Amino acid sequence: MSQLTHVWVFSDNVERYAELMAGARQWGQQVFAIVTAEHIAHVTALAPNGIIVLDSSNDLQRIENYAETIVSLLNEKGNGLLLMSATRRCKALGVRLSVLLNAALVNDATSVNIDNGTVYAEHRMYGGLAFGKEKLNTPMTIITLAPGVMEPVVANPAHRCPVVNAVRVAPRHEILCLERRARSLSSVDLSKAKRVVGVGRGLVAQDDLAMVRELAAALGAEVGCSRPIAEGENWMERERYIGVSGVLLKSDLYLALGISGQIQHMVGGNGAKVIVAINKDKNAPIFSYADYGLVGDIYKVVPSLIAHLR
Ligand SMILES: Cc1cc2nc3c(=O)[nH]c(=O)nc-3n(C[C@H](O)[C@H](O)[C@H](O)COP(=O)(O)OP(=O)(O)OC[C@H]3O[C@@H](n4cnc5c(N)ncnc54)[C@H](O)[C@@H]3O)c2cc1C
Repeated sequence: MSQLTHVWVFSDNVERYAELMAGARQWGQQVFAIVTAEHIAHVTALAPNGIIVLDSSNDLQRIENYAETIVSLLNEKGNGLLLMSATRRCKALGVRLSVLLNAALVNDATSVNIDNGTVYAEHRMYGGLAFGKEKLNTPMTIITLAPGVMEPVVANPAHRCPVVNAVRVAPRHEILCLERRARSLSSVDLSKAKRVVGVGRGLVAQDDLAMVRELAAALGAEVGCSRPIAEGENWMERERYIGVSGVLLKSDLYLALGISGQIQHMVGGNGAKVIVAINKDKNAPIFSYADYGLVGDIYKVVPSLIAHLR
């Protein structure tokens, strides 16, 4: 049997439901989406067999608090797979659910396979140096799916399906959000960008990002970076770093500027159809991944490229 009878999907990020639904339809005969009320319309169009609505009337509610409610929902149907997006909050929820349901859990799955009713999942290990394949040996299984693994399903606004409200079960240990502050940073989803210009520690100063942004604008590309630029220097938002612990690209073009090409970065960059690297060190590992490589100083090459593209 290459499909399970029941697959449930849940995400705190509504944008991820389309990818989850693609996987759920492949791996399950009946797909039920668990959603908060504000996501009903969006998720209905992705054509699940049914929608189960969580009580989201309290703004201070964190999704971890839905664990007991979700457990009572899943226990009604018995065995199956709960597929969630690999966001920080879904992973935190997944841990609670795994304990409460005695369910095997794999985080950041890069592929899922059902063989004779048993669920197998692959995920990256050792910072992306290896893949681990896990057999999930419990009747109920939980997987958080890495972004970009599945091609999102196309929405069908005409789809209709039963919508029921979940009976709320009070959490044993409640987490309440005491304050929310808007981010001043722009939010970007590099996994959906067609072209990406990435910059690494070859950049000397934050102000020099201006020339990288100018080049990206000329190419119609989004700007990404290596992890140290986002997490060490804090020159760019964390959403913009590419790699095993960041974004996995699926772009047509990835132009990497002053990036050495360590495996942890290239796990994210490798998904691009064409990789172009500019690095002043001819032995930089990135050249072994690049389709086109240019040994040169980004401070000379980038202004020249901008001038040519204008
Ligand atoms: C568990 C774990 C997870 C990690 N996850 C990630 C991840 O998701 N993403 C990620 O990016 N990293 C990740 N890292 C870090 C990763 O191992 C590397 O340290 C990082 O990617 C290096 O970033 P970099 O290439 O910008 O810097 P460096 O390695 O310092 O490379 C800078 C490059 O710039 C070149 N250069 C310098 N000046 C110029 C110039 N003027 N013109 C042209 N080239 C120039 C140099 O030759 C060099 O190749 C992770 C590490 C660990 C241990």
